[in-house]
Amino acid sequence: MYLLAKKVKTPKLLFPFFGISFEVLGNTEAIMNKMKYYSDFSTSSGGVACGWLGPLLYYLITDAEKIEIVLQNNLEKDGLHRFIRVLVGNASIFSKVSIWRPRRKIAVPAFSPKILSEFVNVFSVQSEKLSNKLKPMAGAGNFKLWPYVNAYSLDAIMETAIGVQINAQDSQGNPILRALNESLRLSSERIFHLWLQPDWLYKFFPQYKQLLYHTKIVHDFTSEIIRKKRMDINTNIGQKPDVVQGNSETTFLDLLIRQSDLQGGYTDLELREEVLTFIIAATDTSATAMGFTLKLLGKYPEIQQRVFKELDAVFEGSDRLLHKHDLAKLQYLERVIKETLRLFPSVPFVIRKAEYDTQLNEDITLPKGAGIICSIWGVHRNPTIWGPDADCFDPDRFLPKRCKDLPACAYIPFSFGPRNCLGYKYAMMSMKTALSTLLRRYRVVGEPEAGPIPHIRVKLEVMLKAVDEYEVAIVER
Ligand code: HEM
Repeated sequence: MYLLAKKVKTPKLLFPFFGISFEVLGNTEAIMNKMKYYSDFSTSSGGVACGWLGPLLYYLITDAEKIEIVLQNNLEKDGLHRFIRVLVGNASIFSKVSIWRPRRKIAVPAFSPKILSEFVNVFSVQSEKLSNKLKPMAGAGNFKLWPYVNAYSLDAIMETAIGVQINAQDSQGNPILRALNESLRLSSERIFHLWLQPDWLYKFFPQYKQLLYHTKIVHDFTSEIIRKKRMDINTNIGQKPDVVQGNSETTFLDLLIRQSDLQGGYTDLELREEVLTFIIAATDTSATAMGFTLKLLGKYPEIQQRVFKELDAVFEGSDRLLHKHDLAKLQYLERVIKETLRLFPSVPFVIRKAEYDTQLNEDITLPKGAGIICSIWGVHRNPTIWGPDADCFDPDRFLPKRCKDLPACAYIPFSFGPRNCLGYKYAMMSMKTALSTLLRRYRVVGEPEAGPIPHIRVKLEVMLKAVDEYEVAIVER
């Protein structure tokens, strides 16, 4: 392993004996800055770099072809994901391939275009609520968007995944939202802080009790919903599912129960793990992408103006709710979201494990046991792929004629290969609905950028987030 690692460039280290362990300390902004530095280093070294995190060897890749090899062949998630298992157990998103594979098969039909299109009504109603919640902020100066978009995303996924309206948008500090956010924050804290990693040692830190406390709230809540749903289905056998307290006819939970029955049926614990997968995979990812999109539009008024022009053409000034057939017409908005996800991907790094020696090219073989960090951040800003203006915000990059020759893994905000994101279409529908609803009513005002390269301070909390929690101002249009 040591000999193979020597063939790949290593960043210059402050503490060579410990590898990069002491380099990735500090707050979540400092950690992201280090990861950006490693990504740039990898790009300037031909797309691969490596370093030791204590006794573990990690490769970091920013080259599209090499990422494609990894994401197609190395399906096992890296050991660092174990910290999140306190919350999600064996949820397929972070589980071993042997558990993930059959669960993925069960989940895929739940994301069919027909089912997703039924969810648009939920997105529309929740987006309208978001727009109303923001009314007091219009003309009132700068404020943080994060709690609003975060609560919208949770309301939308709760209603579509389990059929329950938790109304996170109605109460600041909703207990479920808080418990979810805290469990995720505490789990991700362990990834970069070596002394929090051994289970036996973690128990001596106050974070351990906090994690158990918040996790229990999330578990109790989801278990109760599942219990009620099972009862509901049992009393309505043969009838159309009905736990529908929300605006969606069918939920992911209904579909999982019915789909898994064909294969022996999920236990309640397995159902809870899978439902939590959807909730965790959907909430912060979409919220952070919406926050960055609005922040960028505040910085680039001329691009925001083009979004308004498209919205005015589609909705002709009416304040009706968005219908599913409107979504396909919002092409420019879609390009804006795509370009936002290129520069600020919600999941900036996907980490896999080499289960066997993996050859990337004639010179480089990733040794069995190594961790492989596919830097989505790095490949999205790699100038050998995107050109010298790779760091510039230019939504028209995604015009079909301009992006048709890109390599398969040049643009992978939703990852790639057999283990890619299942919720890609769901996310785009939900984000387009919410953003269009807001932008029909409000103009975002931010600090204009001096040039085409946006400068937003970012931090790494498993997901990429803005340090200022997406501070902007809005005014009524
Ligand atoms: C902007 C929004 C989103 C982004 C950027 C995003 C991105 C990702 C990424 C990078 C992965 C990891 C794939 C890997 O390990 O290679 C993933 C997995 C996953 N995502 Fe998303 N996601 C988003 C929204 C959603 C939504 C809304 C849902 C569900 C409604 C969802 C469901 C999933 C699931 C189920 C997985 C696990 C797939 C598997 O392991 O088989 N995602 N997502």
